[in-house]
Amino acid sequence: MQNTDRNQSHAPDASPRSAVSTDKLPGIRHIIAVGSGKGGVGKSTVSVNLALALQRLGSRVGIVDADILGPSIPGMLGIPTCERPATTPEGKMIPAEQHGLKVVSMGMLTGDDEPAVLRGPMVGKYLKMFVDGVQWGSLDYLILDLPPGTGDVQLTLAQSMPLSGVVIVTTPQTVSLKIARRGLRMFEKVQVKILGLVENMRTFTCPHCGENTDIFRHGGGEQMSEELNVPFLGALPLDVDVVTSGDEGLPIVAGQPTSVSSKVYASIATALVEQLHASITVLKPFVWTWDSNDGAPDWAEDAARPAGSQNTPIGLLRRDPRTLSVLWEDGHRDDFDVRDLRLACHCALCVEEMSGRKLLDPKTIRPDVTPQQIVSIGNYAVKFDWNDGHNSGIYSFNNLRALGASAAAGDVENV
Ligand SMILES: Nc1ncnc2c1ncn2[C@@H]1O[C@H](COP(=O)(O)OP(=O)(O)OP(=O)(O)O)[C@@H](O)[C@H]1O
Repeated sequence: MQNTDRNQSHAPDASPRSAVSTDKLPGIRHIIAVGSGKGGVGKSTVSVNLALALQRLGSRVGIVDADILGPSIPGMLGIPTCERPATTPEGKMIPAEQHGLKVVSMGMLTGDDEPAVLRGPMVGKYLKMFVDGVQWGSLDYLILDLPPGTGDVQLTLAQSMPLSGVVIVTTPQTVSLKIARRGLRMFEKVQVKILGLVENMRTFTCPHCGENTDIFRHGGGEQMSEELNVPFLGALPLDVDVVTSGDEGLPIVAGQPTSVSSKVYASIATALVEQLHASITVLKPFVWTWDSNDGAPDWAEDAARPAGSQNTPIGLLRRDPRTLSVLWEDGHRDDFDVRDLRLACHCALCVEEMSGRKLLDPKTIRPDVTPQQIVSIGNYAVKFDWNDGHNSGIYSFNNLRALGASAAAGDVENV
């Protein structure tokens, strides 16, 4: 395994790359999840009004009510839930359109009062269908309103969708902030970028005397952003009109665009767009056949910057039949011998889960082992399908970067 410095040119057998597209899925530029640790903090309200505020900046926006077990978006937007969505001849669902937003929700499939009884893996399947199986057309932003919590559904989504990042909604109470912090860490673990934190229901303005009162506590959101080094996108007031407009199916940004809340939403949308521009979004999902180099991912040298992330790849390349190069956002490049990668497999067949003891005997791995296919997993890992029949190993980008570093330090055995 070699480990080399930045900005070296790539090998002649690299296929020429076209200009890098930033689309996360064909036609969809950014997929943004909106999550919260705790329920009832206003996540769906923020998703809907943020979507409308982005649209008012001139963008095409879609929204998926990924809160599959308790969909509330149709009600907030005034979309009838009794009619099943139409489908295209190819079987793709046609989203509802309301207030200029394209919308898909489980509520449109089950109706308002019928809860969807789904097991964890089914939830993941529906979520994928709501993104891949819908005729979205071309969108600048697809907003996913996640269910509350930091469990299975959120992990499935983070791991299976090429998210541009996540916005976390919290309220100022200590308990809500604590839970939001946990949610935030979960997303960080699976390499989902935290685009920022929104604090909801911070200040109550008395409609009679105009005095502002912080009902809970002041500055918790900013403090948490600073502590965790994530952007603070803004603080929304506790606003009675938000409740009535949500209940009436006309969200405040659509119904009262000059209200204080709508102005805060506009500034949150602007801050979010800035964060998206600043973040690296180059690697699109890929299924890469090693021998033919078909489906090879991007190699975006231009996106490298010294302050960039150490574990965000901006390029993967078949340097030669036995060498996989990975270019990281901080400009560093690792060249991996493919057999070394096979030997470093961490799956349960190769490493004993409890003890960490290696089960794989290097002598059993043939010298000419190569990948047949390399497939991206969400934003955080790649999976290899090897020509010795092994295909259960997932290599997270964190692990790959660490593997490159230990190879450079000479810690990798020569076997
Ligand atoms: N800034 C606000 N001021 C006043 N009420 C608000 C505000 N934001 C949200 N609400 C109200 O709080 C309630 C819960 O909001 P919402 O359904 O958006 O929360 P949620 O976090 O998505 O909930 P769940 O966890 O059930 O999915 C709603 O009645 C909504 O109108």
